[in-house]
Amino acid sequence: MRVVVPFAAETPKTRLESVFSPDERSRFASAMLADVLRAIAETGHKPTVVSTAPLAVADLELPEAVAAVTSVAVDERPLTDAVNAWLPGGDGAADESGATGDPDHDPVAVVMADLALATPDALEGLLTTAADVAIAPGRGGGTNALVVRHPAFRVDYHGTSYLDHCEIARSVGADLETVDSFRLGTDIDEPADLVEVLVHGRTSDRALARLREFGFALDDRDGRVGVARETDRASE
Ligand SMILES: Nc1nc2c(ncn2[C@@H]2O[C@H](COP(=O)(O)OP(=O)(O)OP(=O)(O)O)[C@@H](O)[C@H]2O)c(=O)[nH]1
Ligand SMILES: C[C@H](OP(=O)(O)O)C(=O)O
Repeated sequence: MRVVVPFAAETPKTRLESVFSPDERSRFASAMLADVLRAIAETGHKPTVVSTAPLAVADLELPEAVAAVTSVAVDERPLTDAVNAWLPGGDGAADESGATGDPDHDPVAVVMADLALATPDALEGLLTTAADVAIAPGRGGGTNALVVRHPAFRVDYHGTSYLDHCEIARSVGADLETVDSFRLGTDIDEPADLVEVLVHGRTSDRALARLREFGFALDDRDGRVGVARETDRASE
């Protein structure tokens, strides 16, 4: 099964701009991407990053075994169009190895690059489903990861895309399974989501290492848990 990882390389994670500089946002987004690619590779699958701009795999500093199975395809189209090209029955897209999206209607998984808590076990729970369409929803109604085995199913991201995808599956006669997973359901969009990385990140995770390097730590001084930077705490 091909595993596609969409990645907005140029202006990643704009909703985190209140807490990160542009350079930090880019480095944090790349760290989450690296963690997701490693988790996918550890399930035995080969990830294809579908990036809005050229991306050198070497720059991601992946473990050698992960880099060896990772490929990149550049597609400047909006997310929905870029992903649909790779789905079973899609119009195809080529990565740098010349592989295309799906001539044989093989199943395709789509895993977002901001699933900082994704682990091989959590991904296995999605990738081993048998339904025509299996979805791991994100909090807030999004679609964090999905597997498509049905040739007529197409994605339509943004807004409450989980509900939209349930309706699209119904309309094409595809049976659907919803995968209940805290780790796949946690996408890192807003500053408050950084709490999840600091609480549940594993010591080997790049995203956790980046946050710590940038000086972020949990902050529960007012009884609620948030994040704060060393510089903020020092100035108070
Ligand atoms: N290929 C591709 N990937 C995208 C695009 N927009 C978002 N992504 C990726 O899709 C996933 C979900 O993205 P979002 O959380 O909706 O948006 P984001 O760009 O990461 O963050 P914001 O700028 O804060 O909305 C992430 O892996 C993004 O890198 C796009 O236009 N093309
Ligand atoms: C791409 C979008 O992601 P969100 O903005 O909900 O994180 C979605 O899941 O439809």
